[in-house]
Amino acid sequence: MIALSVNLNKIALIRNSRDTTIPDIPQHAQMCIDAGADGITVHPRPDQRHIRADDCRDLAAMLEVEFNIEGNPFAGPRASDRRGVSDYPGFMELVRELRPTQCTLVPDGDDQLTSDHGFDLLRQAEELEPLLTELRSLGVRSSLFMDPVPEQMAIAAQIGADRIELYTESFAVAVSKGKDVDQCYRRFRDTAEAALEAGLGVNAGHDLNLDNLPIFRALPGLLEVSIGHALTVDALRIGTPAAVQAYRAVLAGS
Ligand SMILES: CC(=O)[C@@H](O)[C@H](O)COP(=O)(O)O
Ligand SMILES: NCC(=O)COP(=O)(O)O
Repeated sequence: MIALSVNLNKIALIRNSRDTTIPDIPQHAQMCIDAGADGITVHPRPDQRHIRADDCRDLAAMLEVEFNIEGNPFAGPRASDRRGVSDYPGFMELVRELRPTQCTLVPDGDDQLTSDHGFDLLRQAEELEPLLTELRSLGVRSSLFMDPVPEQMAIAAQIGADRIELYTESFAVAVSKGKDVDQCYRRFRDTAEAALEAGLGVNAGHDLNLDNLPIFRALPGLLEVSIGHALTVDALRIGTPAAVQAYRAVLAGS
């Protein structure tokens, strides 16, 4: 069964719009888990626009399901600009402190609107390898955020990644436009097959939703999808438990 990891970034975005503690992030995580989520994903960015370092600490203390922390491994410390909110300690510093189940490295700039590309291992393999080695020594499963490029899967394995996370925005766009869906899916399928051949696990995420997931879930060897934005929007319409159950039902093939 493909694991569903619910990303809580957008819940934190609502919370941060006031000096408040609601929605309570750990309580929302537990509601998702009670509804069937297999894991929780967060993406603490240096500006702490949504998920904060303190949220990651609170989640690490209570989660009994897989905890996936995503982010730019080269993001350094940044002072908080909000009263009562801890500073951002740096991405790898936070991962060292919390040792989540999984750490997904993402090549985001500090001020990007959202994640919008994967690593280019032809340029970045050398700087990533020691981080992957360190994650392994910490007992943290590593995953590299990657575009659907089959040729780079062997490099990901060679430098020590446990998994890759396929960046799926291009597939979401193809489905939403009804254009080149088969061609786009084939590129993801070829990349997944290359990853499996290299001994990597295959995760996927970004802009997956109830329209495109019924197609994407057929990907060979898919282990986990992390979904936040669309699931949160669906929850505004049908409620969080029903939204989680809807995604679970798609992944179960029903
Ligand atoms: C890496 C990725 O595609 C998402 O996990 C990311 O968390 C999206 O970040 P925002 O929620 O800040 O758009
Ligand atoms: N890694 C993808 C993720 O965690 C959530 O992405 P999205 O569903 O918010 O686009």
